[in-house]
Amino acid sequence: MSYAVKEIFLTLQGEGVQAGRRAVFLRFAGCNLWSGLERDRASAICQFCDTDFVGMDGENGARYADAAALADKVAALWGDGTDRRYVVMTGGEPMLQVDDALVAALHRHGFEVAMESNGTIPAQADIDWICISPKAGSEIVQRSGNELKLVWPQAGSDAGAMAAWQFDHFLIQPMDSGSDDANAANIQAATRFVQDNPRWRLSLQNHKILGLP
Ligand SMILES: C[S@@+](CC[C@H](N)C(=O)[O-])C[C@H]1O[C@@H](n2cnc3c(N)ncnc32)[C@H](O)[C@@H]1O
Ligand SMILES: Nc1nc2[nH]cc(C(=O)O)c2c(=O)[nH]1
Ligand code: SF4
Ligand SMILES: [Mg+2]
Repeated sequence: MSYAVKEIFLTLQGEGVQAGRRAVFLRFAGCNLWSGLERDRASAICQFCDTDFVGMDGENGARYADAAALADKVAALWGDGTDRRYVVMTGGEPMLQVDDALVAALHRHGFEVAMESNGTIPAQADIDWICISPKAGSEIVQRSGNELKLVWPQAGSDAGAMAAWQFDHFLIQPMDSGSDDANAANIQAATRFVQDNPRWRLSLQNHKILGLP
């Protein structure tokens, strides 16, 4: 199978329990909860997305012919070292494209394979770190994994029900709404939520503070 890839870059994981870890980010093109076009945002299921995942025009973006070609590119961006190789598959929605062949090819290069998914498509069992970020108004079928990362506040989200799902870590991440005032209110709401609900801990988008991609 071929893969439509928006961009691939080396950075630090900015979010969640693995924040601060050196990682190659593999961003797939396309999502099932938003077209990615601004004119469709208000009518999309997911309306707060902070990411451009349209097309294949980003850094190292392309249509990769097969799993080996894509894994070779990820490995080249990591560089020579073999210690603690880590790749984060994201998007867009990676589960529209991720398959066994790709995960196996990344494993052959020695990578621990992580994924950020909206949870509407069952995840590959052989992925090493599964982060699910539910979106209100979508049906979450992937209710197990390593971390559940809920963007907050999100009207229509039942965090109490989610806390019964099978995840090792439950995270609340303040919504980036673009303006300083809105973001301050979102941070306050998220902080308050975590103070009131000890099952959950706070996830900040460190890469935005650090000026990393
Ligand atoms: C761009 S999404 C791509 C992966 C997948 N489609 C998903 O939604 O999980 C990566 C992560 O960024 C989070 N995210 C997207 N927009 C955000 C925003 N405006 N503020 C905070 N987190 C956001 C998502 O919830 C998800 O955890
Ligand atoms: N540095 C960095 N960390 C991230 N963690 C999740 C991200 C994503 O867009 O999936 C992301 C991202 O875009 N950049
Ligand atoms: S599901 Fe993920 S990639 Fe799709 S629009 Fe929402 S945050 Fe963006
Ligand atoms: Mg991002």
